[in-house]
Amino acid sequence: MARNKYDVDESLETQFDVNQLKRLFHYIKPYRNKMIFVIIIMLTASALSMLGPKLLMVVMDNYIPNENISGIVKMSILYLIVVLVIVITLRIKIKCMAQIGQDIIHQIRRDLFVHLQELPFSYYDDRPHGKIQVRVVNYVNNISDLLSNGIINTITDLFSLVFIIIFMLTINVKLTLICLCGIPVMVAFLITIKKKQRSAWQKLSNKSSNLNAYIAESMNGIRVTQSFVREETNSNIFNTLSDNYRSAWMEAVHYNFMLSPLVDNISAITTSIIYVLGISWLVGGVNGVTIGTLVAFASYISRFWAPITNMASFYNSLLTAISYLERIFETIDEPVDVKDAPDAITMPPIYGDVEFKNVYFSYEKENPILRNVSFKINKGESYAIVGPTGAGKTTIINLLSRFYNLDSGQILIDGIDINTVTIKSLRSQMGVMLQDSFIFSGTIMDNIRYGNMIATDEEVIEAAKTVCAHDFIMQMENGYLTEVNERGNRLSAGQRQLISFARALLANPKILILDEATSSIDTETEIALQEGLNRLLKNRTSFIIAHRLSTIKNSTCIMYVDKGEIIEKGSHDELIRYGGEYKELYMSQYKFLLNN
Ligand SMILES: Nc1ncnc2c1ncn2[C@@H]1O[C@H](COP(=O)(O)OP(=O)(O)OP(=O)(O)O)[C@@H](O)[C@H]1O
Repeated sequence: MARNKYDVDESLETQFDVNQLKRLFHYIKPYRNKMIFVIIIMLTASALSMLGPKLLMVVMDNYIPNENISGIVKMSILYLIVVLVIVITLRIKIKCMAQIGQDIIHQIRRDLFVHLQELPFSYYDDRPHGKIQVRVVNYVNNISDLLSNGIINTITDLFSLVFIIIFMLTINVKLTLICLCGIPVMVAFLITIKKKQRSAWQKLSNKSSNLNAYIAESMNGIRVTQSFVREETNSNIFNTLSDNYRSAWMEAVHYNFMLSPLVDNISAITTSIIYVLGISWLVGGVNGVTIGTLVAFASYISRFWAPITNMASFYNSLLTAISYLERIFETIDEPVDVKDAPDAITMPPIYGDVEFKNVYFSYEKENPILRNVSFKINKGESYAIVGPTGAGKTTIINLLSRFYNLDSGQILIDGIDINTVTIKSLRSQMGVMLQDSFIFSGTIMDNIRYGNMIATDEEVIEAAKTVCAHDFIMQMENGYLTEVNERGNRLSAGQRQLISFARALLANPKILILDEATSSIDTETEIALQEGLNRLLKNRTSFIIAHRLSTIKNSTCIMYVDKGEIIEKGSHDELIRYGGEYKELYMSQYKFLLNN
């Protein structure tokens, strides 16, 4: 999919087809026994409720004319018992279905989240995170009503309708046939509006997704927004998106709102015809119509349309749910491009030799980023990657952890192509510190331990000491147990870097990758940190990306990358002697430091 943003509707890559409804039944299947139980008790209740008008008919035609008081009392008690049973079954049904609906939703949401965790970086590069979030939270919520009540209600409504028709037939066949004439009209109407209704709901799901994406983006960028006094502009953008959502909503529900008046009209017309005919038959004494028949029939007519209306509104909810389901299943079906080969082996314990062989790579097919990158690094060596902004430094190390697939070429670790090993066994032996020092909500201890979930408190503290983070952590109100929020907003940029540095070290990696690990750290701390780091880097292969060249001077080898190609390669002294791009960069930083 092309890159998407908050004001661009997402195109649906695979249209919903009825087979996907079967997938929904896969989630429902484990609950089928419970559902059958609910259906049975609901049907019993529905059948019992049909007795009411019949009892009334007997009372009116037999007991009242004969002044049979004890018969009337018996019928009243019977009716009371019927009502009681109906109330109890309804309660059981509500409880069971709420439980089943929530269980199914939990399962779908879990599958979605598990899959999202596996999707490669490229998936997240292409769309706003708010649009992903809305699928996991809102769209799944939106199908909850369909699952918790819709299916069961429809089945019981269907049976109720059959019961009603049977009871009506037992009273008067001709009147029943008149009543049934309204159904084809309604079905024809539903079929006519189906296409428009479906596209209206799809449009609505897009608008809700756009709105959500913008809200998420605005919250993430609130500091920049307020710094640049963009609140009003942002509010205007929000208003437009919210307006689009409102219009889409009105359009979508417009079709739903047409249904109820239509049913009312059909019901009113057929009922009037039945009354006119029924009364004339009663007066003329034809077709066996009595007062009791008419009263009982009138009662059944009023019940006849209720299940039909319910089923029509279930059909509406189904169309709504389909527009959300197709998005949910689209996400679950999103291919995991970066995945283990079918015959992938477990990466043996890494020794530390790394080789890039003629690597070509692009994020987007038409825009090549790395061109013919080749280099070899031996165990324990430290390789620095330097070069201008956007040159491709981070891209190189992203490929080493297999966050993306190569266009061509090979990356070998200890002579093994990283495509042939499982991703888990590969990444678990690497310590990666990315440019974005992300902090999760929780304690500082939790955040460092993210690098190695089985590390002891002592090991966490040791890692923090190595990167000179211990002192500032101890100055916080609860030391290592101080709570930080998502993104670590209460920490300085340098403190966040030190925590993620400690996190990378705690993994005790065979290969350590540091992307701008110390860019926000003061020089004094950096010098202190360098000592600990030198000890730590011994016998470990490491890749260090840095703009501040003082931090990488001692690396075994320095690669100068520009426009996705390695331009120069050698030790600091060699590159200075060579007098190329690296020397120029080094001298410009040196002069800058002297002049300041
Ligand atoms: N996810 C992405 N999708 C598309 N293009 C990308 C993506 N990430 C980076 N790029 C592009 O790839 C090129 C190399 O980016 P990279 O992040 O590797 O540069 P860098 O040398 O690490 O830069 P810096 O020093 O600024 O961190 C840049 O032109 C960038 O625009």
